[in-house]
Amino acid sequence: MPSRWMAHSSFSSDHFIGVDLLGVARAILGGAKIMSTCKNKVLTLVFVLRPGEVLLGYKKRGFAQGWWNGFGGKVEAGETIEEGAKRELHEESGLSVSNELDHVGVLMFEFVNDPVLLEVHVYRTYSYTGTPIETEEMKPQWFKHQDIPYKDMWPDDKLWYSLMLNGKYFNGNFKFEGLTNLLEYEINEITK
Ligand SMILES: Nc1[nH]c(=O)nc2c1ncn2[C@H]1C[C@H](O)[C@@H](COP(=O)(O)OP(=O)(O)OP(=O)(O)O)O1
Repeated sequence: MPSRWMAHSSFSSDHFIGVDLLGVARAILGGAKIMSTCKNKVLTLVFVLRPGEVLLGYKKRGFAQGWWNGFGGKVEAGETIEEGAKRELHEESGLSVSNELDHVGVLMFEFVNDPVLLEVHVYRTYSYTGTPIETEEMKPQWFKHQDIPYKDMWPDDKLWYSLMLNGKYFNGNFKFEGLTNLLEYEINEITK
């Protein structure tokens, strides 16, 4: 059954660090029906797993071009966050998921001098059909956990991937200056 999670967007950049993201994430992971107020840009990030390995995509164009990441993008009007996650996964990797994705985290990204916050919903799954294919946007490749190329990824990834890979639930706040300078952050593991 599709999840009814919708974007939670009540954060303001004035209260970025210290906002009760922990409570929000607990509510979301607990299945609360939180509706968007459309202040944040809501994005998805999906990790497809097989034992000891994770599928990443090399971003060929657009935002964060040249870096490896999970699959995802903007949630479109009229779809739940999970529906958006599955759609982006399929568009970018060719893989399909019919079961529910495991929603493991919510990450908030603030950029200096940019009023828009990115609200990234992180999912993982071991259950998929199809074979990864290269698309216009991403070139997929399986990585053993110890070989994940953190130097060619978002600077925050090395801080929370181990939680995601180990099936923990977490949330995080990150403040960037540009795309490469991570000024401050907090990450919380949460109990479901
Ligand atoms: N700091 C960060 N660390 C990270 O690991 N992933 C991040 C990130 N900031 C954004 N992302 C992810 C979320 C999402 O999966 C992706 C951005 O999506 P896209 O580049 O696809 O965005 P677009 O605005 O181009 O969306 P679409 O046009 O819908 O594909 O990057």
